[in-house]
Amino acid sequence: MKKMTITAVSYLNTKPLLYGLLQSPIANSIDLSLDIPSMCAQKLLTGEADLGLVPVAVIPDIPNARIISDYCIGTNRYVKTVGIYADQPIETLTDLYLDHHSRTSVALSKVLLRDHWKLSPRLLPASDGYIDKIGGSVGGVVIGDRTIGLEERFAYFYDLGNAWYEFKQLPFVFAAWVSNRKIPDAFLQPFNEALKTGVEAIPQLMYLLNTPNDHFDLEQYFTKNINYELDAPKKQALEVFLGMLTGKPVRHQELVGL
Ligand SMILES: C=C(O[C@@H]1C=C(C(=O)O)C=C[C@H]1O)C(=O)O
Repeated sequence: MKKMTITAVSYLNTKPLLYGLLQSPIANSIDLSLDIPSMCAQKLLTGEADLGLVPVAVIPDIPNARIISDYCIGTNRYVKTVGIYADQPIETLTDLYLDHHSRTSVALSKVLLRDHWKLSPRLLPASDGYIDKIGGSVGGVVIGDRTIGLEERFAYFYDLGNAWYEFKQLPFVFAAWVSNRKIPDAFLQPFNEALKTGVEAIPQLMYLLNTPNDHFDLEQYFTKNINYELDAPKKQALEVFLGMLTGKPVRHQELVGL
């Protein structure tokens, strides 16, 4: 049987999901690659991957995209690893770099700037090394593992999970498992089961993974900051967010193809 080609986010927060997948009965039926989120989206769009953990902001751009799992990369409020970093308060920023790894957080930043903070700094495209250009009146959106330790480097950090919560009183979904083709139920069922097993194995994972630095509490990150269940409040958040991006109502039922 042809293997299922899967692209998943290469960051720390995906490890519990990967741990479950790699130990599951379907592990040998998977051809896995780890990529930065913007590349995960690209691989699904071009057909290089059959399914992927992709930034939710790209779902409206991928024809026939469907969410195929009850697990995601989400947060109930403080995500910790997605934010705006700056030397000065956000109100005083003239320019803001937008992380090229990201699709969702870039879109979320634009929504929050326009409708929550009501600010309009100049938005700059980022490339490798851009974090070193943050300073003075120039801020930057940064996501993923590159954020670890940045709180000590910059005076201001605006957690985008928390900013969205203050704006909408909802949790948030950054990435979801998406496919744009028919995946057999015989694969999907054990796939979902594997993700569940991985999330339940977080206490054991603590024995296998290094804590990135002394100030980073990995277990708290996996259990309090990141929230993996695509539950009803997160589905509602997804409807609201994608509705704001597309300018028309989005129903979760349509996203899962029911
Ligand atoms: C929570 C995070 O969310 C990530 C943010 C993404 C985006 O902004 O497009 C995509 C995938 C997620 O893994 C993180 O980067 O730490």
